[in-house]
Amino acid sequence: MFEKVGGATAVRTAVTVFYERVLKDDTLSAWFEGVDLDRLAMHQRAFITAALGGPAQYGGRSLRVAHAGLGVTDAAFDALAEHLAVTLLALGASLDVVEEVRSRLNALRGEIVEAPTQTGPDPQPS
Ligand code: HEM
Repeated sequence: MFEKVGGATAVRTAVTVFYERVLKDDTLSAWFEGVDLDRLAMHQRAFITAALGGPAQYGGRSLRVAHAGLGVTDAAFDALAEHLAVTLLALGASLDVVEEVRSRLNALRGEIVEAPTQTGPDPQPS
């Protein structure tokens, strides 16, 4: 997978482009506000690495523990995944590759998202 998108150089370019797109997205800034740029860059690398199924470079905390209490929504998860898909397509990745990335990320959704999108009315109105 890593090689399918063009290897290390292409992945580095993808991280840079993806990073700029995410920083400009007002719907995502709430989560990354106050996170310093080094940690943010690390986050983007971890995200892309997970998406490509590359070697996990982050040790320590599990994804579930790392995201506990952040209140990440499905919409935010989708927005991040969408930025990556657009970035990869812009860099010339094939649709097959982008689909594979989407399903790889989706497999991790349950560990990250803890505020599922509300559908319908409040189940217990006061
Ligand atoms: C598959 C998807 C994702 C992966 C692989 C991933 C990976 C990571 C990793 C490795 C950490 C650092 C853990 C640590 O420092 O011990 C982290 C923290 C964090 N993640 Fe994610 N993440 C994903 C999705 C998301 C999403 C969708 C959001 C929000 C929109 C998000 C927001 C954050 C924030 C705010 C932190 C804490 C940053 C800090 O203070 O250092 N993550 N994530």
